[in-house]
Amino acid sequence: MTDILTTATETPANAADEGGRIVLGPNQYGKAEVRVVKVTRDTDRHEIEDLNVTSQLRGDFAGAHLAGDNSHVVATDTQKNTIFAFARDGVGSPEAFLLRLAEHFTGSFDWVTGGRWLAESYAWERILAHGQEHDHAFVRSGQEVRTAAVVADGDDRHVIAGLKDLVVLKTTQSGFVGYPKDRYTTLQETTDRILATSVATRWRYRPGAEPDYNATYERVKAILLETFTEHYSAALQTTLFEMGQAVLERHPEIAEIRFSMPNKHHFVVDLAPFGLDNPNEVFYASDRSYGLIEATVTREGLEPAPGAWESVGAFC
Ligand SMILES: O=c1[nH]c(=O)c2[nH]c(=O)[nH]c2[nH]1
Repeated sequence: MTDILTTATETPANAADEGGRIVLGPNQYGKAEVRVVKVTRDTDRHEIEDLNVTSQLRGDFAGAHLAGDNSHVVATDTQKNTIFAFARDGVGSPEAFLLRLAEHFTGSFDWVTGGRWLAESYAWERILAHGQEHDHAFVRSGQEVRTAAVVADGDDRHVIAGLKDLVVLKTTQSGFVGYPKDRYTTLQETTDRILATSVATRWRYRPGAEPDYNATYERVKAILLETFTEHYSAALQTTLFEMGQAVLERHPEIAEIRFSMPNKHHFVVDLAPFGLDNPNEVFYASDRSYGLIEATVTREGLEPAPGAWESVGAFC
């Protein structure tokens, strides 16, 4: 297996310097955030796919960094154009679209040994006009932003799907007790609080898995939401693990799943100064500071894939 990023390359000019030689380290480059909207209009009932795509190539780009030689540099402008050209054939799923881009760039240029392709996708739903779903007018929907990442490294392909900004809240069936108390602890124990978070998650498909990416996405999202509603939550940590466990139990094609979940605190407001009680009915929704709970839910003995995760950050 090759390194995920291009390995260090010496600059001949610096090779004889005393002390540590200055060399080119890992690198990648490409076009970020290409906003591409594809409308399928074979019939009067149009379909829309709305993506934000990033393409970055890895391979032998030492010439450009060290000698001003651009002969290996597939222009970022060309990468952007390729994204639009490929969209002409439809997107299908963000994961499949990114895999097509990965095959194209690694297959077309000998020195491109891999890369990283990312997508966010934004959902639209038909406007309900006069009780009918409109054929070509849409309203932005989606409680969340769908994410996808493909990493190519030689012949290896890593596919990571995910979502972010999925804000959920339950008004009871959550508490937090039993934590250590020291001289700085002021938090009161509670067995009845609001639990709210904004779920960011990414799940990695097993190498070689060829799932229906769109259908699996919808199922995973449904499992995450359902599991959030179930059980008394002893901590956001517990709920996070249960959500991941439920996904892995029902989806063998998913190797592991990671989460980043802020604890969106809701504090009970003291209404006593106004002569009022407050039996968990009026809250102050604090936007910061917030607890930040992050974890991987994985399978015992699973072969780790650090190169896949490095490309999307430690958690989400
Ligand atoms: O679910 C929680 N987990 C914590 O780690 C924590 N810490 C805290 O102050 N409140 C909470 N709630």
